[in-house]
Amino acid sequence: MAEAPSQKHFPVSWDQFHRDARALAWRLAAAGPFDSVVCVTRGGLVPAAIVARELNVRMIETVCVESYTGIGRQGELRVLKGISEAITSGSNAGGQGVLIVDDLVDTGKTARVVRELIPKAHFATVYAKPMGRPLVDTFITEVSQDTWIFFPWDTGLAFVPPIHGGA
Ligand SMILES: O=P(O)(O)OC[C@H]1O[C@H](OP(=O)(O)OP(=O)(O)O)[C@H](O)[C@@H]1O
Ligand code: HPA
Ligand SMILES: [Mg+2]
Repeated sequence: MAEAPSQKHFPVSWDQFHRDARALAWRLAAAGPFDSVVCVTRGGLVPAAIVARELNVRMIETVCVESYTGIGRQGELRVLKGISEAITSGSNAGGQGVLIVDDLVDTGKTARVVRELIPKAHFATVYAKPMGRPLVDTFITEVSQDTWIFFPWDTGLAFVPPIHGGA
């Protein structure tokens, strides 16, 4: 995907994100139990911390993926670090009993690649867009495909011009 036509903005505050990640944990509590959490860096690190705390999961792994280079600009997807065999060995073979957490699914490209690494794992995101939704087992809020979600770690307080256009 070269340049995505993201016309709508969906800003999320820390407070809102915490509430939504906790709502995800409530939903996942019914889908578990999970032996470990694999977070998709970097965006998955924040919800993974919240979910792991709520579900009392202490075994945390990362899968490091690079994909987007700016708002709506998706480049070549690269897996910089895979998943340790310690997470998928024995009764967890194939990802059984493993929970993958990411902040959102958009086109589904990242989720597809991570799922291939551990196909039996449960994939959870806080937000989902229609194209990626079929790849996620559990999510909380769906936004339209032409919406760009602005996360609190990517934003700060700034002046907003009034609707009437003047100063
Ligand atoms: O469904 P997709 O179209 O693949 O997009 C979703 C992925 O894109 C974002 O990560 P990004 O590549 O921006 O890296 P980051 O998590 O380090 O910000 C987001 O955190 C998801 O991992
Ligand atoms: O809507 C989004 N917001 C932030 N990062 C993203 N990466 C893919 N889609 C998005
Ligand atoms: Mg990401």
